[in-house]
Amino acid sequence: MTQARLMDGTALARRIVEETAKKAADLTERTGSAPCLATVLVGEDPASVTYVRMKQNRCRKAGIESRHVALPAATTTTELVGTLRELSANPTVHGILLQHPMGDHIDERAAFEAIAPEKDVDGVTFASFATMSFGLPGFVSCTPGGILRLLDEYDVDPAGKRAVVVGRSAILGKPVGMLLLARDATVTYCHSRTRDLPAAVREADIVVAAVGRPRLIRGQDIKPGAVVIDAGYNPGNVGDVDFDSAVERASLITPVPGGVGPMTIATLLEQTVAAAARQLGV
Ligand SMILES: Nc1nc2c(c(=O)[nH]1)N[C@@H](CN(C=O)c1ccc(C(=O)N[C@@H](CCC(=O)O)C(=O)O)cc1)CN2
Repeated sequence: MTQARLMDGTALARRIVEETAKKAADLTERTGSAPCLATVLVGEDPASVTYVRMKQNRCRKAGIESRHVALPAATTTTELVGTLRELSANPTVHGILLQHPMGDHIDERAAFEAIAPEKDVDGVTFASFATMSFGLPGFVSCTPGGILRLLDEYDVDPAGKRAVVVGRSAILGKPVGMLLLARDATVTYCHSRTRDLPAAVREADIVVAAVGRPRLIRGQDIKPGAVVIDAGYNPGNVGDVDFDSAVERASLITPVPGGVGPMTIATLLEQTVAAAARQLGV
């Protein structure tokens, strides 16, 4: 049995960021304003601090200004909503990123909905979910959008394929399933109440693992020749797929690190520049 080909998210993300940097420079020259992303972080969860820092660094390299708002862990929903509304009303901010998770005491939906749809470059509002679900132009959730770009890059057409999405989170599982459905895949969502997960996975031509459980999906349950997308972020850079066994069965597989992760940030930057261009009238 031959081993799966790796889907190189690092290389594709680098190309997207290079293109985005050119667009950002052009926009800055034409308008005198650089695209600006506001990042908002509630609390100091170490992983979230790292991800936000990665986003800021990549923004800087791409010529995108980033403005950071660090809020204490005890911030209330009302306070957070107030901050997001202020950023939404600020004409010098073109995109808003509210880092997830933000603490159990926060009404996450209320917070996401406080982001103006035209600044929702992370694709987390109901408005973005609706356009995404109908396959219409608009902002996509960054990881799901990045996954679809990877599939396109490797000539995987979801149409007619059986796609199994493991996980149903608002920023990952649900939207990636809707994007695949909009591209004519037959989509099954699996989650904590799914009775026989291995049986569902065995049916899949495309598996998207997005549940946050280290090595949950095992090679023995992968249909030979399937495309395996590992969107799991677990401590120690471990994915949701048992890579060593899955690589023996799949035709294409994303590594962790170097697969879906870099695509998340590339999509965020690309959408920030697109949002700025629209707001600056270019
Ligand atoms: N508001 C959001 N919150 C979260 C999102 C999101 O898209 N929007 N996604 C995840 C985490 N995340 C970004 O926030 C993220 C995770 C991992 C990576 C990444 O590039 N990982 C690298 C490895 C990094 C390392 O070496 O430490 C990789 O996979 O190659 C980017 C973004 C949760 N929250």
